[in-house]
Amino acid sequence: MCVHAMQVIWVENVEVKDCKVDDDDDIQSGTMNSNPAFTTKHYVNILSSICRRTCAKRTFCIGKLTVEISGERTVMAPNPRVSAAFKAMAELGINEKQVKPVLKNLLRLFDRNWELIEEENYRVLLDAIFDAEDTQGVEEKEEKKKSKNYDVCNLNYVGSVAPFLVFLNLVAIVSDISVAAFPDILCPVTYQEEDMEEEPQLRREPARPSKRIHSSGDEGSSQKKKSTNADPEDNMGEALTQPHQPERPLKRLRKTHGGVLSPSPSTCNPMLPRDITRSPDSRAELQQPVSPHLGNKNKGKQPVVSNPLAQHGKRSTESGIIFLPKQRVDTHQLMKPKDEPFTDDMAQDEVPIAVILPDPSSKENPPIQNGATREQNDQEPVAFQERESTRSDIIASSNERNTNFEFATVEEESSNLEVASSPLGEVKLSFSCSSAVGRLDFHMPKLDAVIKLTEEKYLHSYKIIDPNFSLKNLLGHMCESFLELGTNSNGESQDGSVSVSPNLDALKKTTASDFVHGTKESLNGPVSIECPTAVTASQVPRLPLSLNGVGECRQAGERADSNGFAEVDKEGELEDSRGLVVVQHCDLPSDDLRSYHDINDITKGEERVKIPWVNEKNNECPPSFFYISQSLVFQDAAINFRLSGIGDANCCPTCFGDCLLASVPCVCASQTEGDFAYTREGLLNDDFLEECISMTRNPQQHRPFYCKSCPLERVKNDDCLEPCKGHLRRQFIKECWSKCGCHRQCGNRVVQRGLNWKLQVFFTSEGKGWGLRTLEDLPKGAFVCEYVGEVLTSKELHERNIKSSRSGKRPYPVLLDANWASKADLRDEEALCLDATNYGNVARFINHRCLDANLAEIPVEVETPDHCYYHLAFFTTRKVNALEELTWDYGIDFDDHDHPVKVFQCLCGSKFCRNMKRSNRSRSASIAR
Ligand SMILES: C[S@@+](CC[C@H](N)C(=O)[O-])C[C@H]1O[C@@H](n2cnc3c(N)ncnc32)[C@H](O)[C@@H]1O
Repeated sequence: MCVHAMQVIWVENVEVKDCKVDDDDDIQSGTMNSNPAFTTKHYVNILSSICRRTCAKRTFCIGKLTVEISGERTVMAPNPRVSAAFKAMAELGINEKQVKPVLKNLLRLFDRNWELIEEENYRVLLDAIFDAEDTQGVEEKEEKKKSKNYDVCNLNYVGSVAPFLVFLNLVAIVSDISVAAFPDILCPVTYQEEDMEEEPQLRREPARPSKRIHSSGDEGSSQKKKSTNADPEDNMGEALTQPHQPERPLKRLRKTHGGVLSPSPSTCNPMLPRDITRSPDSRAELQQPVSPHLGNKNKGKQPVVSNPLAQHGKRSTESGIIFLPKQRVDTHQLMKPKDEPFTDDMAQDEVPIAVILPDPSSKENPPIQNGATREQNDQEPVAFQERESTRSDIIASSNERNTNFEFATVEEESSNLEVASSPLGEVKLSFSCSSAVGRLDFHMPKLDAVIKLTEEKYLHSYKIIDPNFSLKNLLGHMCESFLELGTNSNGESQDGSVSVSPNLDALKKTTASDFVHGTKESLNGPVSIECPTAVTASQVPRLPLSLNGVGECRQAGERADSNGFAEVDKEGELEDSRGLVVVQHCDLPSDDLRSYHDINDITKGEERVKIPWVNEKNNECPPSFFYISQSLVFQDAAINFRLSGIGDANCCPTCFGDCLLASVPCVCASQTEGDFAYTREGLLNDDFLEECISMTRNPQQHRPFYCKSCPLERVKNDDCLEPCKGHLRRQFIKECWSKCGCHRQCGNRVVQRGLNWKLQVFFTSEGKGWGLRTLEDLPKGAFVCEYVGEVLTSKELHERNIKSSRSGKRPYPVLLDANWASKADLRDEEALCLDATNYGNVARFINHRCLDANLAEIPVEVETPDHCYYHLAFFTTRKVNALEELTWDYGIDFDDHDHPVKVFQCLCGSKFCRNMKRSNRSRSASIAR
């Protein structure tokens, strides 16, 4: 056996005089071999620091390592016993100030019997200190609880620089930065999983340090040290041979510039205020899992400790790392000490770490930490990444260079940065970190402090040396860029670009009243975040156009929280929404919540696609109505959806798969003269379409049908029946259906499969109220939607009309009269219409356009062959560009004031506008008179 004499090192007053290492048991390849940074020197340092307590010469044998250490006190206090007590406590992180009164008390209590106090390494003294702190801590906490609102969330910092507003919504920001709270712990210390497993037990049974250093096992040749000697000094040697040492005192060692280990005076991180560098709860430190919250969470997960050295680019594998004996050390699993206590002070300073703006470099330079943390890092986009569909959660991934380890401390927590904007140029940044939830020790920091600390991080850690650097400006720039990108985009969400959430929780949480004056009083008072170049509302007209997006009104927002909007977001189902528009205030006509509209999806999930609504013009919300995707019978309509009514002539029972692929068209095509109305691309056959268009545009050419006794006139119950005003005979499409043999995806089933295009309800600028537009280019002959509403009889419609003329609410009826010509004696309950006033689908928003509308309505038979009831489906008459309003010709005779569709002043803008001509006519008539 070859024994090396170790270099003599000084640890404060302790001289390590001799240290012998068994060459055969090279530590690097022995039980501690997994950490290449571990050297004998470290080991000696550990032992030395422990030895200091006893001030005696010691020989330690651990495995085959033999270390001789002798400690001498060179500086003695006047009363060596007092000094020794202070020193012993200092080793445990307890300062003189804390010790003094307690020691005084004890001496008085024990009648100056020092032996009792010194016994078991000052166990009595420690206990007394802990008890004193406990009492004090409880009192303090009670005080703080009284004075603070521990309810997490919804602290909004809202800044305004009119007309450009920036909302910084700090939602329960906090991150688990036990490291930052203990910057004096320079050296990441690794624990085995078993150590973590111990935590619950340790929490339940707070062990005194003197107890915890008791051995529970044997270690190699140290058998002789396993004495039953009650002498604490002897036991110390025994204790040191055990794998589980009281970690805290060890961890408090830090490397000073001179390479000497010394008890940390908490000065290593200039960025952190001194008051957070040490937990006042020394007992907690000793017991490790002081924060049950964190302790539970971290159990077995090996969180990472932030190493301030690493912050400056140094890897923590240099000397200074302290490892506990018998632990496998993995540099890729640098860990923080077991859970550190949280204090209010810490929380205050923790906060900004969670709101650090993302650093794009963090992806390239992944933190060295355990897998769990890395996983989270992967899950969370680094910056401005688009979530699955449209909701963009811009995750503050933490600044990696600075917080390799800090990031790990927020494992399982999410820090989010969300961005929202309105057409008026408002941009809202919302930061959130769920770590705060449920934490009693969390309190909302001052925004100024958050900004200051974040700035410091930028200045120091990111080496931003511009003294004019301002976080507020940075945020302002972010908002500005957001708008710039948003307004310059053509509606396409670009890869890697900022995508916005159409439905931010943050916005929901900020009610309309918050926006009224552009500022919001937060708990910390209003904070103004300047935008370097203010963007005026007029500068952003294109923004909403590029958005699929959505508005927010107070009521809708309030409702949003309870109706699961957020959940929809989380699931990433907002396939279509690319934008967000905030309507600051909406005037809802009704207090019936059921008829309010989800800004992301006016269909409330009734359709295959979501249809958002947006109002870029004013504060109006869409009129209240109930969204239905299928027409419903109001009461008397005689509709027979009887399977028995469908014979073989009305279906294709022998077909299979896709009828459009069959060599011979199936029975269902017979109604369209043996040809299917649809192409294989799912569009309307051009010839068929043109004929339908022609029928609408040139009704006279298609010889309207005039009823002998028109149901519409009949129901008026007048003495004298007015003549029928005429009805168009329309060509029907017959779709395959349930009694057919084909597949649901058969090409002859288009309308019944429902909406498929990205549409948006919007407030028109021409004074037509709400309208419908497409957000994508539509080819000619594309099915857009059908007109859905309550199925009313002609009688019921008449009654409604009478009522509505009294109430002033105009019904939106569409006559289902395409087949009236074929029935000689149509009964009132067979003369049907659809009224979408109270129940309807998105078609109720389609405005009228004279003649050259881009939609044509076509009757479609699906469930019933008698054509009393049918689907009225809208197809594009031409290619329609994205963002074009969708219109159809109501077929109104603007001179017919008796018509069920109430005449309005047409603002369609078409050069063929019939209403305009009429106005001109009346004008010239009046001029002629
Ligand atoms: C079926 S709704 C269309 C949606 C309606 N704009 C809204 O705000 O709910 C029909 C009503 O819209 C208005 N409208 C539709 N087309 C119009 C046009 N070309 N000019 C003026 N108003 C129109 C009329 O008030 C009409 O009664």
